[in-house]
Amino acid sequence: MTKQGKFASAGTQARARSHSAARPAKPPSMPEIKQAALEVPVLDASGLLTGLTWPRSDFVRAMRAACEQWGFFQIINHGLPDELVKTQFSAAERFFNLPQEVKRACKRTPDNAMGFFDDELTKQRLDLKEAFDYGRPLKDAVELKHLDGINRWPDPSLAPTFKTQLTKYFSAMERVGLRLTEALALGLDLPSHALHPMMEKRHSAFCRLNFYPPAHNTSASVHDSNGHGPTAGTAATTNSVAATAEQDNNRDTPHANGNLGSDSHATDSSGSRGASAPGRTDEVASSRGQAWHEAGRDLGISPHSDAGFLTVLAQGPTPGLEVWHEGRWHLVRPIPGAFVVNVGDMCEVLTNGRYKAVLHRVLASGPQPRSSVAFFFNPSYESDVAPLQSCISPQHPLKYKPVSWGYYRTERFAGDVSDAGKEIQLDDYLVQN
Ligand SMILES: O=C(O)CCC(=O)C(=O)O
Ligand SMILES: [Fe+2]
Repeated sequence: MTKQGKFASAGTQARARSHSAARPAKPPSMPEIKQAALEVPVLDASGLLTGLTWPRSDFVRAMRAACEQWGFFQIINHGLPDELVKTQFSAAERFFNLPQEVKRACKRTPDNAMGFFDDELTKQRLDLKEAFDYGRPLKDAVELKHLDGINRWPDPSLAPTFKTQLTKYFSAMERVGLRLTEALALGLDLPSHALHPMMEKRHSAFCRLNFYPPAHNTSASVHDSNGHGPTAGTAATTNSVAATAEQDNNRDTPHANGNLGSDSHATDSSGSRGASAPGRTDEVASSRGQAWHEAGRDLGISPHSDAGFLTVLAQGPTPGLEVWHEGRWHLVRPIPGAFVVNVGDMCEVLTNGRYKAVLHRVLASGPQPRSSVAFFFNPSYESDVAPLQSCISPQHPLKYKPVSWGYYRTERFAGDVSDAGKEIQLDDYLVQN
């Protein structure tokens, strides 16, 4: 059996176990088995936060297989209290419902990446979303000068618990990110702490709240009181997103370099940017969403890979996230309480392409708003990320030149805020270039 084959079968076994753990009541029917085979792997991460020692070898193996085959997986039973995630979504909902001028008062700028924004470009195309970025609580003057700038918070008299809640979530996610990194190291046959120098104390993680407005103005009362999104119409939304995904599978096929074919330069950053009058998010964002849709934009985020190391994402109940795998888009099914984890560009470089930073996108064409919270677990800015010796062999020759993470992040952010031509990407670091 090849090495690849061995990992694959270990992953499949662990996956099968985790699926049966998630649905103990009845054996899977044929359609469920077919569905499971087609979807992003779901891994049982029991003990991730509470276990005293690694390895939980079945999880480590399943994670390795998922990183090699999909670059994406979901974790369930990870041990992070559900309440913490729910409170984060409620805080996000309250923030996005603030008047536009309150949000704009903490808007990010080209020299400071932290804060609110509604004008992100992904692959030179305007994303149909609002977002808020924040980083680790700053401890001293040196860190105040970090490359991503400093945190900006909304007026505390208008959002009294926002900073406290978000900081609490961030600390919890640092632990999740580090434990996943330890599992990843073990999966590469390294000691569990091998990646700590670049990922532990001086990591440059940041967290992003995403809000995707509904396509049509039907959002009047779609949020439930815990801020966890729609209380009605989710099934309809699921169907409409799934249908869109199906239609789209024959369209918008990404090129190997990660850009959309004919759409890759479809940038119109003026249309709706900065045009909205102050008001409540559900009204303003919904009408803006409608304008975007009428202009033919139905992507919350264009196809991209994440620049950093690992992303750990909580998605609300409205579907929309899709992953490019084996020639088509696959919807990442929202599972209550699960985190979606994906490999970023720096992890792909570290593993010499063995783990894939795959393209993903967000459809925003349904009648329901969508929310998600992404934790981007990134290396220290001074890291030069280079392929591990153990990932280089005659069968897998050196693929990437070393990447200075600080430089890569700075360039990627510059491309997020203005269209200066093609964004920096991994292909620029291919040894054969
Ligand atoms: O909202 C989502 O589900 C995904 C967001 C995402 O891909 C990103 O923020 O990079
Ligand atoms: Fe992403």
